[in-house]
Amino acid sequence: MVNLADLHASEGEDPTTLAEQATSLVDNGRWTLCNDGKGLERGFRFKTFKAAWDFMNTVAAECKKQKHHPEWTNVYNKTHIRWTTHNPLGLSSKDTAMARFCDDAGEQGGEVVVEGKGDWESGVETGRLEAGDCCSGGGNKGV
Ligand SMILES: C[C@H](O)[C@H](O)[C@H]1CNC2=NC(N)=NC(=O)C2=N1
Repeated sequence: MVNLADLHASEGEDPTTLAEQATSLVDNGRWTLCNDGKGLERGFRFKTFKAAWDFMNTVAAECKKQKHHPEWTNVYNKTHIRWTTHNPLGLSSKDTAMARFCDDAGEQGGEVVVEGKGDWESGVETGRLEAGDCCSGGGNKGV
């Protein structure tokens, strides 16, 4: 459950509603609340680079519609997405709506589900991998 106290809601949002939406994404899904409470993040894994890229294109088209944009990275067949609102700073209902959209797009785009949360480590953010590891070694652990 996402506690109100851990959530940094964007100004103008109803924190209670937002906490409910975030709780649903975290408890019934694969999202985690960022440590600063201002964002939701999760990784997506696909069979191929093309599938990952197609997924990103689908999300990008929705971003254009919603005028809301992700912080994301891609390494080979994986995409890591963080939804946070830059202005006003914090988590907003746009973020929770886009997170939901990504869940659906991932499912429809052939997402490869790996059990457990937080196992997506491309090395882009952790810096633990070396060049090439994304497709040969640790980056695909568990697939
Ligand atoms: C004018 C335009 O709607 C804003 O600049 C949008 C664009 N996309 C955005 N995306 C995100 N994630 N946060 C924002 O505050 C934001 N602002």
